[in-house]
Amino acid sequence: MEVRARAPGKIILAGEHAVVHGSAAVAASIDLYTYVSLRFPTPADNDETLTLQLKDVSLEFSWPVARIKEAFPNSETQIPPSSCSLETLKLIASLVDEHNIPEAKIGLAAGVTAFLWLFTSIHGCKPAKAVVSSELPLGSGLGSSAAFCVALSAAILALSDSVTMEFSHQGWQVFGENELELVNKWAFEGEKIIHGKPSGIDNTVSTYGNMIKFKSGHLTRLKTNMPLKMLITNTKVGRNTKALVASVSERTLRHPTAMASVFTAVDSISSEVAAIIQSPVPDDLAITEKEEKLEELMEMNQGLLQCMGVSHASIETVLRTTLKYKLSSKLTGAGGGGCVLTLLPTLLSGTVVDKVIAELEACGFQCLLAGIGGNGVEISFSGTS
Ligand SMILES: Nc1ncnc2c1ncn2[C@@H]1O[C@H](COP(=O)(O)OP(=O)(O)OP(=O)(O)O)[C@@H](O)[C@H]1O
Ligand SMILES: C[C@@](O)(CCO)CC(=O)[O-]
Ligand SMILES: [Mg+2]
Repeated sequence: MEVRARAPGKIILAGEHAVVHGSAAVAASIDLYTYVSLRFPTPADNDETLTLQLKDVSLEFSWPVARIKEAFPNSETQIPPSSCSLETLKLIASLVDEHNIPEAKIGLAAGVTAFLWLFTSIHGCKPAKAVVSSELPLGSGLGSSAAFCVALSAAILALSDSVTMEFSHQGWQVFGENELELVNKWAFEGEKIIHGKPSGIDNTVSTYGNMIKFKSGHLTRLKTNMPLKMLITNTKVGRNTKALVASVSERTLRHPTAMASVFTAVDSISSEVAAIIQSPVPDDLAITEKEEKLEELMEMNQGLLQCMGVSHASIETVLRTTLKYKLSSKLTGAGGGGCVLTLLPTLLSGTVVDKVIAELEACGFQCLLAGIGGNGVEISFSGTS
């Protein structure tokens, strides 16, 4: 039997980085997904390897199960989800190192390590093949690492004894609440391996979908009927969330009082954004007023992200370009390059949108319009057991 899982990427409307330090943040899923298919070989396949194929980067990793057992003798299935110890991390890293990942793609090693930890923790040392592909740009602020961990956890759990719910064998299906909680916990453990110190917002919004407020590990699902259209501009400047999160923590150590004020300001901005998004929208005038407030809050949040040191020349170019059209923007995700959000007001003409996209693309950026607030992780079965 083969299971497929798909998990969405996300945008952060307010609160990135500050959320790692206890402030509130608001995030929404987007309709771009990471897909994982997982199958166990049949006896006829005579396959004794654990394989991970990463289609987006054209790489395949394969280990004989005996080699994993040898490198990692104390591996045991972990119930409930638990963190990967430093010692185990080193053992897994030695298995990943055997594959000599090209220097330019070395950021992938953490993702491969996360896969090995999630798979062996849930299934032990067993032959299987996982194939990953994504519609998300990797390492660009749209939560590719979280979607990777959520889709992997969902696929791995779906074929395990930890999930006992009955699934029909047709189309994409959602897990029950208990299963979602388990997927989210495991995905968070994977994110820890990739990010170092994640807040948990990215895996949580990828698991549950829709729009969420997140503070100190606590999730509030937001209900909204406000139409929200965002232009996403990928500056295509590569960066690494782990390093950016660490740089904000270092600045916080150097200037604890000033940074505490920055984080408090972000907390208020996120709470206001959540309140605006959730309040009823009786008419077009009310929508315009709300959009104007959101625009101002996005600009304030961007200013505070600059204070944290995570903006970038490419992000500033996007801000200046959109401002020419009186549009407000902020970086989304970890910053340092990556993606920028621009609010597109409901009454904005299509001609202006086309012009701003043309100008941004002329700078070498890539623009996309994604649907906001759809389903979280889903799974689908094919084949016979
Ligand atoms: N489809 C994929 N295939 C292989 N590895 C992936 C994939 N998606 C994510 N990864 C892993 O996640 C890493 C990128 O994660 P990172 O957190 O730096 O960026 P992001 O999640 O896209 O942005 P942000 O955390 O700001 O939302 C990659 O280097 C790789 O290890
Ligand atoms: C930068 C950050 O706040 C969001 C990355 O999408 C990190 C995190 O919350 O884990
Ligand atoms: Mg990430």
